[in-house]
Amino acid sequence: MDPNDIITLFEGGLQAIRMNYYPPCPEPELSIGLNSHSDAAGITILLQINEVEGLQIRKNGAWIPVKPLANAFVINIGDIMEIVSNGIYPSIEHRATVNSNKERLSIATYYSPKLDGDMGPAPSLITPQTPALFKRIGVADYYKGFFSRELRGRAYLDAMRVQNPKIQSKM
Ligand SMILES: O=C(O)CCC(=O)C(=O)O
Ligand SMILES: [Fe+2]
Repeated sequence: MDPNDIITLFEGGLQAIRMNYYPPCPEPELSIGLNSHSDAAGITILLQINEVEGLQIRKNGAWIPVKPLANAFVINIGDIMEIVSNGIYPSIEHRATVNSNKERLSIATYYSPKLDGDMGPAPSLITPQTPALFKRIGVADYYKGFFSRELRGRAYLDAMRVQNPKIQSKM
């Protein structure tokens, strides 16, 4: 990838922070802390603050716990990274469960392109053999769409896909 594609996109970009508080739940199997989703941003840096288990990633269809490590960050690849890398770096589906007797806290910071630009697969990655797999869209419109839907797996990323990418074979 031409590094300028990333610089152009993320220069002057946006950093958001979210703090999550999951109270204890007497019947954790009937409840979910945070529904399954992939993060909309480019990358996420996450801290599981009080080292209580709850974060899970989906791998080959199974939910795998991500055990909190003291003073360690979790890095998530988000949907924008999947789009910009034209599918080379897939975003990770994850969710957070709750515990019956322990509260849980996490803090996530998301790195995004600037809101007044647009984003799509990096032009330097698009060739006749590797056509764009995702649409180009204004970043503000992308987030408006994301926040107007419920969190549900990678459904929003799927909505960004080009329906029939045209692969041209080499002569
Ligand atoms: O609480 C967690 O460990 C996950 C939080 C999360 O996925 C998010 O805030 O996007
Ligand atoms: Fe997340």
